[in-house]
Parts: sequence; C-alpha cells; structure tokens
Amino acid sequence: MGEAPAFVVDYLEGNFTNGLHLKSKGCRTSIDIGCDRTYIIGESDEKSIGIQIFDKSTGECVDPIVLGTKPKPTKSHSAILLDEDRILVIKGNTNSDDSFWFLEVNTPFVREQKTRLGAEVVAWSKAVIGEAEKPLVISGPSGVGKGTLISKLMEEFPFMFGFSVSHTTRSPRNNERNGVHYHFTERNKMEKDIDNGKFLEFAAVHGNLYGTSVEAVDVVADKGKRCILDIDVQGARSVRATSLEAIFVFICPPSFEELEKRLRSRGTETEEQIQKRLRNAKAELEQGTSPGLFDHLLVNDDLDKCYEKLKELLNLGHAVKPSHKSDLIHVPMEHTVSKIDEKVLINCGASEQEKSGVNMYVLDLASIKGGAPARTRGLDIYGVESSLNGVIGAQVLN
Ligand SMILES: Nc1ncnc2c1ncn2[C@@H]1O[C@H](COP(=O)(O)OP(=O)(O)OP(=O)(O)O)[C@@H](O)[C@H]1O
Ligand SMILES: Nc1nc2c(ncn2[C@@H]2O[C@H](COP(=O)(O)O)[C@@H](O)[C@H]2O)c(=O)[nH]1
Repeated sequence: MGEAPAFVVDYLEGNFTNGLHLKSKGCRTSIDIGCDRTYIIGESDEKSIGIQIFDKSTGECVDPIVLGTKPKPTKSHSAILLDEDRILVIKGNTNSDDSFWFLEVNTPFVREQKTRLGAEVVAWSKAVIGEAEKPLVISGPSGVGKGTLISKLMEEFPFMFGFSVSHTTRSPRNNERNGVHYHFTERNKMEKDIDNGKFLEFAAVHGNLYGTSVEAVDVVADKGKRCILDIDVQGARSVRATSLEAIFVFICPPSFEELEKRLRSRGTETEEQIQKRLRNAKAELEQGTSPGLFDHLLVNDDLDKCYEKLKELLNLGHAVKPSHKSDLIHVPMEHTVSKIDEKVLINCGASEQEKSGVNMYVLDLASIKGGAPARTRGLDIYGVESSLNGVIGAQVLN
C-alpha cells in the first residue's frame, strides 16, 4: 500500500469529466456496454438491487437471470463500467464492507451460464477488501476423519474459520442439526436451486445429492472468516474450475482396513450404506491421490499428528485474525465516481471531510482476483484528504 499517487492531485485540479460513465437518476443508474446494450441498475424489488437490460436495437427490456448473492436494496448507489465484462456498483450511505459490488455481465462465468441456461444472465460478486485468506477444501473417503479434523480446527481457531454448511438430500443423523451440520433438503427443491445457479458445486455422493451453495460460502466470508468446505472429490474438481481460489487437501486413511473400522465404529450407517461408502472409497482414493487435483495429501493415522500437519500447511503458526478495517470506510449517500486506469475514485464531498477528514476514496483494482459466483478478493482502498490545491494526506485503510 503506497501513498496517494500524484495523479489524484492533477485529477482534482482539472479534468473532472474523464471516466464518468454514471448517469444517475434517483436510485437508478444506467451503463452502456457496446453500441446496443444498456444495463439499468435500480431498485426493482424489496430484496435486492434490480437489473434490467435494454436492447437498443430491438427497443426491448429484458429481465436477466441474476446469479450470486445479491446486494440488499439501497437508497443510493453509483455505478461505473470497469471493462466490457464488469460494472462496479457502490452503495451509498454504507460504512461497512457492504459498499462495493461487482456486477459481472460478460465474464467467462457469465458466458458459461448464458450458454447453460439459454438466457440473459448477470452475476453479482461482492468485493472483499484486502487479501482474504484462501478457503480450504477438505476431501477424502467417508470415515477417514475429515469432520474430526475440521472440528479440531474450528475449536482451536473459532474466530478464524467458518464452516460452509452444505445442502444434502440425505436424512439427518441423530446428532445432526439442520442449518448447522447440513441444510437438509428435498431433492426437487435442491435440483431447482441448482438449475437456478444457486450452487457453487454439487454432486451425487453415496446415492444422495450434496452441494455447496454460493450463499454458504458468502456467509462465512461476510464474517471475515476463512471458509472450510468438506466435500467429496467430484465437488473438489468442480470447485477447482470456479473462481474460488482455494487450498485443496486430500485426507487418506493409513489403510483400507482402518477406514472400514472407523466407518463401522462411528455407527451412523447401515451395513448396506457402509458397503456402498467403502466401494466408493476405492475410486475416491484413486482420484484423490492422482496428481493435479489436490495441493496436499495427508495421511490420518495418528489424529494429533495429522492435525499438526494440517496446521503446518495452513501456516497457522503465523496466522493473524483477519482485520475488519473496512469498517473505517464510509461512502456517503451523495458521491461521484470516476475511473483512471486501474483506479476508481469516489469523491465524497466536503461534508464528509468535516466528519471523517476523508473526502475521497481510491480503489485500486490492480490486484483483484476471483469473481462470481464467489467473492472478488484483493480490493485495495485508501482514503484521501484532499483540497483543491492538492492532496493533504492519505489514510491507509487496509
Ligand atoms: N486418526 C484417527 N484415528 C482413529 N479414529 C479416528 C481418527 N480420525 C477420526 N477417527 C474416527 O473415525 C470416525 C470417522 O470420522 P469422521 O466422521 O470425522 O469422518 P469423515 O471423513 O468426516 O466421514 P464422512 O465423510 O462420512 O462425513 C469417527 O468416529 C472418528 O472419531
Ligand atoms: N460434493 C459435495 N460433497 C459433499 C458436500 N457435503 C458433504 N459432502 C461429502 O459427502 C460425503 C458424505 O458425507 P456424509 O455427511 O453423508 O457422511 C463426504 O465425503 C463429504 O465430504 C457438498 O456440499 N458437496
């Protein structure tokens, strides 16, 4: 993070029309992309900011399928085109990390979904300020001890890790609670949600459907925590193909006999289910240990030793709790937005300066990563205290 660059001074002194793509009308903004499309961003329902696409060549307005966790409605927002693929939407009167959202209109993910669904698609991806720790994907055959290792991590580092609560069509075990261990759901409902793009990944495992919803991962990210996904090998492969850059760990048993012993001693499956899980374990072990998919393989022989190795590869000796410095950011109701190269300037006006000493935020997009259906990480932001004569100072905010 550096100081405010000199161009901010030049920019403030003159050239204030450069990069203004914003046509604000109340709480609606419109962004032209190419010659014939206008994306209208506004409040169309009570649940989220609505999106419509106006096709100038046909004169028709289309309601696209909107994927991703959507931003809650706001009384004011601004929007600016970043490139042909994405629009940055900034919510006004927010002082949390809820301010910055990317509306993807033509990223590879959106193009793929357009083909899959045969319809117009846009996707929201919320910005994460700073470099959040990568999510952790843990896979391995049933009974190997994934859940046991995850519980230990969550117990030792409750502020650092959050569990992605999957959906499943299997019945709950005696000790399992809906919404905590899984979201237990009907197959029809889950299939419909899958069709509607609500899942980051899903797979048929041991005769049931399991899946990670986009929301399950977002809920953890919103708490500023590092997300842990306990998913099977097919799911891990699907996640690899998404924008969620994760660390992939495969847990192996010391032997097949020991796996069987653990599965039986857990006492949660019928004999028939145990047989099915053991059959599937052979294929999973083959796929999980072949090169390319997983970053790390751990053998869970002695539980404590395996746990120590897991912590080691996660660098937990040096880990720090992610800070929520983005609380320092307050984008007021009235603000203007413009863009120069990779920097977006949010001018908050003089009244904001009186309150906080900062009247402009600079967003640096150079290091952003990821994107829909998951979060866009790595947004860099600093506040600038400026005058018409030049920059007085810069506040590092993350
Ligand atoms: N290193 C170990 N040594 C002996 N027993 C273990 C070890 N690790 C876990 N176990 C036991 O093995 C059983 C299965 O563990 P666990 O439920 O964590 O497996 P899992 O991989 O999460 O299974 P599933 O994929 O079916 O959810 C549990 O009874 C657990 O206490
Ligand atoms: N692809 C996915 N696999 C998942 C998910 N949640 C759990 N799982 C895997 O299913 C098996 C069986 O789990 P169990 O709780 O019935 O014993 C196990 O390998 C899990 O890792 C998911 O969301 N997606």
